Amino acid sequence: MLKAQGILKAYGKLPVLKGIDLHIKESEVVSVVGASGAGKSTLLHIVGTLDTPDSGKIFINDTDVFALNQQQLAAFRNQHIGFIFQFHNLLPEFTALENVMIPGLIGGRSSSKVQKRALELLGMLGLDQRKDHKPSELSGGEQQRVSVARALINDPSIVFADEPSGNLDSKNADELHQLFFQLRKDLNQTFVIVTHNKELAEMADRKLEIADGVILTD
Ligand SMILES: Nc1ncnc2c1ncn2[C@@H]1O[C@H](COP(=O)(O)OP(=O)(O)OP(=O)(O)O)[C@@H](O)[C@H]1O
Repeated sequence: MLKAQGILKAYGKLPVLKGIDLHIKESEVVSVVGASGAGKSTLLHIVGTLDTPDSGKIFINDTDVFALNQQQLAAFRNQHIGFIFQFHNLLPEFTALENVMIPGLIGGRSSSKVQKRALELLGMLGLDQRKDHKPSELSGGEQQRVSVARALINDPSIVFADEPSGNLDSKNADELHQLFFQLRKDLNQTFVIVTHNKELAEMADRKLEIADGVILTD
């Protein structure tokens, strides 16, 4: 599913990633842990193609992603990669349903197909009754579940989550964590999740510990 080879990244003179090699299989749930500043978000952004490494390669489904031009990469990201962030980043003027549909419409699928899938996903995430609400009318847990549905709208190969429960209370965090495993079971979904939450880190199939720019334990 995902292969990273020899990833190096520095910000100015500060080396942040010092040679990361990583393989992730389909339907794995992988947690990424490490001290603040260890480079977890940097790694997630690079394997998620939001940022580029100084050297090294990333293959997602055998596509050498950094060999694509900007336009091809944007299309690839839209089709194959989902993102969930700590702050949901939903668009405030749009309803839950519209927010979930947007990446599908950008990908050029017909609006009726995108809407059908968005409604299915909102149903799976227990949000049937919330589809016409705007983000400000939803609880924090509901907002984050809408962002999960949005990440899944194009049936991505892999979903990257950066501190997805960092902004939730423990009850909502636990529910969100259960949801990741439910989605893996129901959809075979692959997740790579940066987290400071110990329970989630331990529940994952694999826990990667990043320290000093390398994978210390896997
Ligand atoms: N755009 C940037 N420009 C300069 N330095 C950066 C940039 N992004 C991150 N850094 C630095 O790179 C290092 C790694 O940051 P990163 O955000 O990847 O850490 P992290 O492990 O995700 O930390 P946290 O758990 O606090 O989110 C830190 O020293 C950070 O200050």
